[in-house]
Amino acid sequence: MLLYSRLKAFPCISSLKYWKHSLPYSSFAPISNKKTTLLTLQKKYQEKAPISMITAYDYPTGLAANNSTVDTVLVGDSLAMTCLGYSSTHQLSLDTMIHHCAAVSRALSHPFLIADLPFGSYNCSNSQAINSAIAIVQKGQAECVKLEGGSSIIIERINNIVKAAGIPVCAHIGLTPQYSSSLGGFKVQGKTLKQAQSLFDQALALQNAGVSLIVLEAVPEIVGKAITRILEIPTIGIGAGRFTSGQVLVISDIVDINNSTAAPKFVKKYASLGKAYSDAINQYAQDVSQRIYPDPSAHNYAIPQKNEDEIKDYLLKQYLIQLD
Ligand SMILES: Nc1nc(=O)c2c([nH]1)NC[C@@H]1CN(c3ccc(C(=O)N[C@@H](CCC(=O)O)C(=O)O)cc3)CN21
Ligand SMILES: CC(C)C(=O)C(=O)O
Ligand SMILES: [Mg+2]
Repeated sequence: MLLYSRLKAFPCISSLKYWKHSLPYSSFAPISNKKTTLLTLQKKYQEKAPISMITAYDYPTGLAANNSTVDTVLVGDSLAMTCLGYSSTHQLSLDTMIHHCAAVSRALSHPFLIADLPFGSYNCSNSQAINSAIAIVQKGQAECVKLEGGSSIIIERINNIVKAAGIPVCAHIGLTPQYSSSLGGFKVQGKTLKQAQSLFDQALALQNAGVSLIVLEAVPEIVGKAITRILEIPTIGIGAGRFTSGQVLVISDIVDINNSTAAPKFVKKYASLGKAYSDAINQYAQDVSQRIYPDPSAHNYAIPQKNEDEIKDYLLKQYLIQLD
């Protein structure tokens, strides 16, 4: 606060960032100076205020999220599909996740940062899970890691991460894309009593294992509502109805950056960036082909007439080239 008021008193340096680090290539000012922590999220949950979460995969998207009031940012392994063009989340490596997470983290000052542990980075052993979680926190600057599943083996992995490394964990049940082969695709989960019961059991076991949050993906509203009632930790829904403690969506879907033809049913589209993006590239390409860009009055480096004359003289003498 003191630093901020001092900067305001000196307009010449007021363009300096007054928060934890300066942001190259950005004039976005942070919308909030208050860092969102796990405690902030728990407080929101207790006050029954909805928690908002959005995915981000790169620095520009991190900046946009940081310039919003969103509570938490998830570097989801959906980045494999939405950002890297793979056909599933299975192809994403831990190193690639860390690379993207670190880029997002450099843009954030206030949202709470969660990262997915990719497929294969926690399945083999407890020590692999701990090592992967530590690497994402250490090199990717994540504050919390998310693991898919609620089986006894996954519970054991989560227990290890929470207890051995003290890293907060977000669970993820329902439609878990990393298990899509055994689920038979990206299918809605928990439609029968038996399936719903299994989700209730998993949710409770995950809470007992010490997870801080739980993502519920693609389940009927009644199941999202029930799990939220049963648990004493926040639930974050994606296609889980209105009654979860918060909501998460994939950034690429809400801004439609990929001009998607088939988005999941739960997606709400807030912008058409894919179209805006290709329109901009098209206009530029046309400007180039019609010699409209560059415009000499705006895009050129001017030099004194004397220097220009000297260069012209030299060209004429040395190369017999006459410019205009
Ligand atoms: N762009 C994108 N958005 C996502 O939300 C997302 C990804 N990618 N990739 C990883 C997972 C996969 N997700 C998906 C993908 C498809 C459906 C889907 O089409 N569901 C059908 C119902 C299918 C059924 O149960 O028969 C739907 O109509 O919503 C749902 C979630 C969510 N995640
Ligand atoms: C959709 C969210 C929950 C996710 O896991 C992802 O984006 O990878
Ligand atoms: Mg994911």
